[in-house]
Amino acid sequence: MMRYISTRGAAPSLTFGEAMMTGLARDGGLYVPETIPHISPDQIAALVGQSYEDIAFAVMRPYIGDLFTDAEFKGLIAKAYAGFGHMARAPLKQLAPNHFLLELFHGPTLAFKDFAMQLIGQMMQAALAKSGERITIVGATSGDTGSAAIEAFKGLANVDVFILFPHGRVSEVQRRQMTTPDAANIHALAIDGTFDDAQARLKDMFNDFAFRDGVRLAGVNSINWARVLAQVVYYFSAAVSLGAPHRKVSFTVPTGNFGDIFAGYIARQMGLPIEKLVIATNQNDILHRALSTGDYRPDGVVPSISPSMDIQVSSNFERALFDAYGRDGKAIAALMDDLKAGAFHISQGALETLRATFASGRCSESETQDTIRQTLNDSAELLCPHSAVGVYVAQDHLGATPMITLATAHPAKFPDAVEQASGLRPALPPRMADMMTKPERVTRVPNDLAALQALVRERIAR
Ligand SMILES: Cc1ncc(COP(=O)(O)O)c(C=O)c1O
Ligand SMILES: N[C@@H](CCOP(=O)(O)O)C(=O)O
Repeated sequence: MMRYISTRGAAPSLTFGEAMMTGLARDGGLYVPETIPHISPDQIAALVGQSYEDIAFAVMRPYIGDLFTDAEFKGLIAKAYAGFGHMARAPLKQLAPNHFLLELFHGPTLAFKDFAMQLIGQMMQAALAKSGERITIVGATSGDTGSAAIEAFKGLANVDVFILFPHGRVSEVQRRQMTTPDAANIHALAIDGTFDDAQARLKDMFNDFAFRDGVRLAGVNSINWARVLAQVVYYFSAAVSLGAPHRKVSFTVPTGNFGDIFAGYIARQMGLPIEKLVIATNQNDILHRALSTGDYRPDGVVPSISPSMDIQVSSNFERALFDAYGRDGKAIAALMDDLKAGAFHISQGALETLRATFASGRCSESETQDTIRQTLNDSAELLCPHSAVGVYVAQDHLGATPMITLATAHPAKFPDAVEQASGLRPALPPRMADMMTKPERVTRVPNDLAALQALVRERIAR
């Protein structure tokens, strides 16, 4: 049965169910599968014409061990995607002769996060129903993970959800998605700091074992392997609809915390014929700089019009480094120690390994705006700023292989930026219209571990 090991090599290996409920490994690392299951070309060919749900079952089944029976798992997948506003779940649109857009924003909160979060919500509820446990979820968000988590877990009796978002650095729609739900188990916390601060405090909470065990802490960020796994599926659904396994495809992925593109890497490792995975960054371009120079050096987050990607400490890059360093946990632990002191340098061998799979590019603020305008003119497609970063960077990597750019959020989540670029103000779906006038519930919190822990303890004791 599949086991999960830590990228830092010093935590116990776990089953899928344990890894899903555990979050961060106890050595500070991230869980990854001990081996990556292979899907043969014949098995990929058999996915052609299947529903998104059937592809999801085929792709994820080898990873989940005996946590659920096949019938249970199929049922959870069906429930997870039933609320999506598009029959195809992740439809493909053609932008240019060899350039396609994978629309990942038809879920309940209008961003790609729903693909994983809706499924994790179902899986965690089913696992908790079996174990009878109660958990505390703490999440860090630059805007989209938080709303997706709140949507997936609101109102549940055995789960408290605390979401840390950077005060003043998310769009109004994103903020209201997190602050207007009135379920008592939801706690929106606006932290004085950046997303990187929020994610660092979250990892601090996991690394404080007394706190972690005391509140039964669980994570729904891409720290959690189950998040990454659910995102592998749409790489398969998109590639088979463009001719895989007989034709290769490439993907460009707007990137911040490296979770989404790492899911593409897993699809490639499983055998999906992916030529290149292109990392598209906004002006917070640490991943583009790291791949270009080998130097991974956070230099402070600069707010942008694609705020969900305003990240400089990209959590899942650790998972890619783990493979690039031949799965040497000690080497990764040493790099992460260097990072605490300011920066790390990627060895030449590891850099070459990464460059064999990944390419990268950067998109400035004005290039993002121009791309929104230009894509509307050329293809009648209104992009969100994150998707525009992807489309801009993809244009430098177009060739004979079909390119699929991930459209990660609906433009209506960022109406001001989109209107400024295009002159069009995208409307929220009618089901969300009242959100902009509902009262907000939010607590302003300092960037301070002890204060955050005290708040969590006090709220769950109520
Ligand atoms: C809309 C949007 N696009 C892109 C990203 C970047 O994805 P990742 O952090 O998985 O690299 C995010 C945040 O995760 C996002 O919310
Ligand atoms: N962009 C994300 C940042 C958190 O990423 P995650 O994939 O680790 O949850 C967000 O919208 O919150």
